[in-house]
Amino acid sequence: MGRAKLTIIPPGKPLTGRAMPPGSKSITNRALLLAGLAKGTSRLTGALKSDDTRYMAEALRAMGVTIDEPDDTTFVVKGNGKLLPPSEPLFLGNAGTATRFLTAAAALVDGKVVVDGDAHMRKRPIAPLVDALRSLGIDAATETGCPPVTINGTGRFEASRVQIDGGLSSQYVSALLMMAAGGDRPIDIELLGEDIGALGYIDLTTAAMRAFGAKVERTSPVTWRVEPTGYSATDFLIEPDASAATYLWAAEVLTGGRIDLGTPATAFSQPDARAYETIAKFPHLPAVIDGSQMQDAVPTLAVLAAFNETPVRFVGIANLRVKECDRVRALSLGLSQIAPGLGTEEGDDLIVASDPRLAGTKVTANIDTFADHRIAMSFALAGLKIGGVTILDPDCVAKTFPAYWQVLASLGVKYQEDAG
Ligand SMILES: O=C(O)C1=C[C@@H](OP(=O)(O)O)[C@@H](O)[C@H](O)C1
Ligand SMILES: C=C(OP(=O)(O)O)C(=O)O
Repeated sequence: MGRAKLTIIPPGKPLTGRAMPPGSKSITNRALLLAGLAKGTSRLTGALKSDDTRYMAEALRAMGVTIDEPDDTTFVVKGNGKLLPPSEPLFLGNAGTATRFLTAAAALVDGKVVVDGDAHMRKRPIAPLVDALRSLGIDAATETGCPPVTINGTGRFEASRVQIDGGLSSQYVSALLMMAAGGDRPIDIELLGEDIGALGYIDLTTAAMRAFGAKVERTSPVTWRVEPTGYSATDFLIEPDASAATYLWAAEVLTGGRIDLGTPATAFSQPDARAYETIAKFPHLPAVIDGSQMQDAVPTLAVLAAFNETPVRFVGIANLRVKECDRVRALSLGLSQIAPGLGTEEGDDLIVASDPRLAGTKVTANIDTFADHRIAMSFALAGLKIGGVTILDPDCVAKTFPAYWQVLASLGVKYQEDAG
């Protein structure tokens, strides 16, 4: 059981020091899967160890992959070149990457796989991915359009082209891409619809696939061809998590401090790294911020925007409503706890009223995190400037950044803990 709440005591001074974000969740879960599909031993270093990556590793172990963990940031993965049917449903908590990636990878298993998650995951849509698998002739079914999903795979496909709408989640596209290299023929994967959340995540996927020996080519702006090469075991270095970095970048500008992350913003290949440029403009953030290509950074930017000189409207964030929680709602509710009207919704846009005079005040704000790590981590930033910001269920940060509270503490942040 985690703690009930944590109140942040504003440090009243610039945050200065060295603080490294953990390994990238997105890259760790891609690498774990690809190493698990390969034959041979892969050493993944710089990896994230958190709820999301533990769920992925446990699921792979349940499918016959041997995974050793010699230290806090390394996985040594021994794959057989084939995943075996697990004896029980795969329980993946609220890990979107693990759930989506394994739903598609299950098509490569000879036998039945049930992919399931917690109550939150059971509300996150997966029907577009299940429909795409069915169009390849794979026996896959969901009763609710969300997990659980039952897949009876054979490793063989009946078509060589699949269409997928990535509007709700780019993870569907990544899932199909990674699965396709393990199939029995070249597959063309075509995007349907206009929007895709963060195309950068697709680039992350194809880069990881190539590192594990796959042949994947972008044949048009909306089509990828994947050859049936399978994967080769390899040693793979995982970069730090760019979404986790956004909290440290924001803490730096909010407090006027200097935090050395050990990695320059330009060195990240993940989409959220582009948030750095925006954060660096604080307290003169743009009037409109398009969050579509840096979605997981939006909670960070929205809380930062509360202290901006002028109001900020966030657009392109409709699919934040189907993340760990409805993040547009959670942000407007949390901001309004700090000051009535500070955050409002207009359709799927979030408008942050902004008031630099909030800094130095004291409020009574109990922030409902809805068990969402990013809501907890972003509202902690408000607590650096305002007294009385209390984060409910603070240990939900374990999803992607288990050491978050200790990392802030190492920079001089203090808390008032209360189990009640
Ligand atoms: O592919 C990935 O690693 C991710 C893609 C994004 O999700 P969607 O594609 O569901 O928008 C992002 O929000 C998530 O944290 C990680
Ligand atoms: C949306 C997120 O996670 P996922 O979809 O991987 O559960 C996130 O980490 O912000």
